Amino acid sequence: MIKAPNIILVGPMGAGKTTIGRLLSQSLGREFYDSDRIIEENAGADIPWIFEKEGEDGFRKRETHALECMLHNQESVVLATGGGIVMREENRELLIKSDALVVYLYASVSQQLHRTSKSNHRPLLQTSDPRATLTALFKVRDPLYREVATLVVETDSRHPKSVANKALEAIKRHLKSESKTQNANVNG
Ligand SMILES: Nc1ncnc2c1ncn2[C@@H]1O[C@H](COP(=O)(O)OP(=O)(O)O)[C@@H](O)[C@H]1O
Ligand SMILES: O=C(O)C1=C[C@@H](OP(=O)(O)O)[C@@H](O)[C@H](O)C1
Ligand SMILES: [Mg+2]
Repeated sequence: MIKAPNIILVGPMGAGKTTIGRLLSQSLGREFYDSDRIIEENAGADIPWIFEKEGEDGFRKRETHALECMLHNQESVVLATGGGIVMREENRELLIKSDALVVYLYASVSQQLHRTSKSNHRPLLQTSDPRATLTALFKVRDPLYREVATLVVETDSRHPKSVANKALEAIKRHLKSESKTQNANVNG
């Protein structure tokens, strides 16, 4: 039997990858994973601790390992990634070469700022000017999210459930059009 593709969410901090990923997994009846949680479980420590002790580079190595493990998983899952997963070329290649359906959850910098302001668990945002940090990161990362993405879903001014429904519709449409193309190729 052909395995249904993994669904992998990418996008900036505060795009809603963790929130939407969980909702999508419930709708699809699949297991939900979050690369940040996998990293924390494997390390036995939280992300701020890993950044402090191992630096961002140490965290990125752990992130690549978590991504590789998930891509080798036998079951089809929904995976939320961390906002910096696209920074390593190695990760981008893994995402592009995998048969996963990669969804870029787009959020404006203002929304990213609003949604991340409630938590202090993101080491990169513990700066005097988080808006400037998010703006600089977005400039570098937005083209990289687009490079790896199969689909882009806008999340501004939308309730999480509405974003999840919109993503689900886009995923179903994409899978349907792919299966039509495959049938056309098989039939002639
Ligand atoms: N579409 C949305 N509208 C409003 N708030 C949202 C939306 N998506 C996520 N949030 C909220 O924003 C915060 C960050 O969401 P999270 O899922 O952790 O984002 P990410 O994993 O992309 O960093 C959470 O408090 C979450 O409840
Ligand atoms: O953008 C980033 O580099 C990061 C995003 C975080 O995940 P979320 O995008 O889920 O907040 C987490 O992986 C870490 O703090 C670094
Ligand atoms: Mg998250």
